[in-house]
Amino acid sequence: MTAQPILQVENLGFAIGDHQILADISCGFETGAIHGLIGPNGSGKSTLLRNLCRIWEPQQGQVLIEGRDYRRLSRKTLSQMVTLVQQDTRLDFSILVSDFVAMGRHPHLKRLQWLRQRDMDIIEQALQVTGTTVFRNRPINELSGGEAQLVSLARALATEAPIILLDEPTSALDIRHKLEIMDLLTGLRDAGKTILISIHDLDLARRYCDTVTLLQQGRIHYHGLAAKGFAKQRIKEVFHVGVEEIATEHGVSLLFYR
Ligand SMILES: Nc1ncnc2c1ncn2[C@@H]1O[C@H](COP(=O)(O)OP(=O)(O)OP(=O)(O)O)[C@@H](O)[C@H]1O
Repeated sequence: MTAQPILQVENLGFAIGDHQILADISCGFETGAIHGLIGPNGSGKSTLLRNLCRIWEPQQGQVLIEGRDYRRLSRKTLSQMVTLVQQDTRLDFSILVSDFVAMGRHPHLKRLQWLRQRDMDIIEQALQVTGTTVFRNRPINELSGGEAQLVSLARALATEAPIILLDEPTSALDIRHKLEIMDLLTGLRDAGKTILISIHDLDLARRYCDTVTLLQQGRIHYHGLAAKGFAKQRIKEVFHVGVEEIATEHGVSLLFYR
């Protein structure tokens, strides 16, 4: 990990109407790591991710990408730098999977420019690594929730953005696909990508994330190394459940109880 975070959040505050959803968010995300974003329902994880890619803009504070305020970057440049895999992958319109994944190349094309051979190779690669090549000629609306999640990840990979934000990308996946996605993210991390993933499965997060940011009612409760973030007392304070750690041959697993 490098000293200068590729993604830095300074005193971020965000409200919708008079509902203050995020307040005093300050944290940095270093390159080449998987950063977990954890917190109870409604704690602000999706809202923060949306603020980090400028779908929504904070009213207070700023977001710096490679040290530059992201408001100073063009939308095109920002889309080349940051991509978001949204939680809800359903679309209001029908589009073929291959065309949907190809949308990931738009930030790299000029207006009305056709896909080049290099773009098509990248799309092919994104379909392959996510195991979604078999769906390429199907309308995305006809896929299951889990299949659509994988296709959304393929679109994100096609952007080649160095920062990948994922909003609960494993929520609709069966356990085998969950592990495959987390292994895929590990490979991307090892290749130098910065990954910020909101995730409810604390056990999976404990196993795969390098750092963790714990949100509670729109504020940061903890931001730092994952091992400390999953301390029993901390989980109890944030989620109001007890937790035990058990050592397995694959590392530490968490066991929850009320
Ligand atoms: N479009 C919106 N309009 C008004 N309030 C919203 C909107 N989106 C989110 N909120 C509110 O912001 C708060 C945080 O929501 P958010 O979806 O960011 O939480 P989350 O941590 O991602 O939750 P979950 O784990 O359930 O997905 C909630 O109180 C929610 O009701």
